[in-house]
Amino acid sequence: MASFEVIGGNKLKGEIVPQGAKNEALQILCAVLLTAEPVTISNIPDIRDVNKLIELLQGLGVAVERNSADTYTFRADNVDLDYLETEAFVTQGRAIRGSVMIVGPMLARFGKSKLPKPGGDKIGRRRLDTHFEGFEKLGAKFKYNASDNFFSVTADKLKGAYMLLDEASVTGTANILMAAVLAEGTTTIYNAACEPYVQQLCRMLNRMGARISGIGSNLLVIEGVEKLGGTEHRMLPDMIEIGSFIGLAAMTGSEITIKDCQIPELGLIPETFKRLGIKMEFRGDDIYIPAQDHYEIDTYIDGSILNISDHTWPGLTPDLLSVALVVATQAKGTALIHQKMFESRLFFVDKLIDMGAQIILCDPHRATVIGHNNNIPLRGIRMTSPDIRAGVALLIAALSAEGTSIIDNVEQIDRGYQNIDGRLNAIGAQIRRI
Ligand SMILES: CC(=O)N[C@H]1[C@@H](OP(=O)(O)OP(=O)(O)OC[C@H]2O[C@@H](n3ccc(=O)[nH]c3=O)[C@H](O)[C@@H]2O)O[C@H](CO)[C@@H](O)[C@@H]1O
Ligand SMILES: C=C(OP(=O)(O)O)C(=O)O
Repeated sequence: MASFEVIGGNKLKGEIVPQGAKNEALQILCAVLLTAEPVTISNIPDIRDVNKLIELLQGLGVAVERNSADTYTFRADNVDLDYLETEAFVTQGRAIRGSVMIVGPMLARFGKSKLPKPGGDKIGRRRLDTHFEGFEKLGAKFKYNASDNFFSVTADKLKGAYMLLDEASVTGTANILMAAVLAEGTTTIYNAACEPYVQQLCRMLNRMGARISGIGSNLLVIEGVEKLGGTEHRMLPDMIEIGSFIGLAAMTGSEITIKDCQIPELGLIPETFKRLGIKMEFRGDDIYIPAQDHYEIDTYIDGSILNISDHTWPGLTPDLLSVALVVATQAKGTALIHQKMFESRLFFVDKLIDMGAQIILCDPHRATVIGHNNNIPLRGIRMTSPDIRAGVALLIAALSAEGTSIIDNVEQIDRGYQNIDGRLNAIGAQIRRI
């Protein structure tokens, strides 16, 4: 297990370019299974989860050609269904959450698929019912084997259907969509997730010949087609990384420009950090954050305490609440952070409390943060990164802290942040991988 040694207290200065989006990449890469023709994808982040998914695709027989550092061409013209029965597949499927999205395309194109319980963050219950109920609505037969945690689906021919999802699951919507594009007839998915990454997937599938309408809404209508062709696709910048950099700038009092953010796709993210008191300017498509010694949390019109909570898109993504929470620890004022979706994502506040932050964990979903107004710095400690976003939040805390911190288990951070130590060191951070 690798660790970061972080010497805190440095102000950073400069420009940083966000990587391609991890959670978009996981959807888009699975979609290459839908056609035998070449699909070229650019702005692919070089991160653990994405590289593991590419290895899994290679195992399935997809030809993968790396054209440049961030651009690959995939050709799924010789998919090996027997690979689903191998130990290597089990290991790869269990390693990442995104592996679940091979099921929809495989089912649609080859009439069968299976998957061990996928990996990803341990942040509470992460059920997959929505995915498999969707496939069943399309006519698939579903089996779950509790002894080895294997999900399997089979279908002679998928048939379009109406479905109202029991939750607007992001990976669930992507998975069902990728099955429905090759089903016979019309599929309607209501209560669909509609975040930018799902929209990107829809647009890519349409370029491949699919007929999806309602893109960007929670009502997707898909007219099935017989076959899809190749295309080219470019990934959006990673909005969670952009939010993390905004938080980093505030916590370290740094002047940072985040380049090429595709600001219209960021939804409530900039506004949320502004409400925490962070000043920023949109300069073209860049976000400029000036150095700020103090920032003050907004209150509501009636003076009551600000509540930052997650919601399905276009609400605030749950993946940025850990960063918002850290930012609040040095703000002037108080905020309630309410993580509605996942029940085990706030426990990392123990480490922040050890560093000197004033936080009351009210219950697994809610934490009240009373900011220090930058009068008392956090202090460096040794800690472990429990999940990807808590990991990055702890890294931000360590960079702002007085003294040295050690963060263990940084593989969690490497899952989703490309060369984060190198990129932050380039603008003045002191992070050493040990
Ligand atoms: C690989 C990937 O893309 N991962 C993202 C994806 O995970 P993932 O697609 O696994 O998450 P889901 O959208 O399925 O939702 C996760 C959990 O949130 C709860 N839930 C979900 C929808 C809802 O309307 N109400 C509700 O309570 C459910 O308990 C569900 O199990 O979306 C999550 C929610 O944005 C993000 O945190 C993950 O980073
Ligand atoms: C929870 C996350 O990832 P995963 O779904 O891959 O665990 C995340 O990206 O914040």
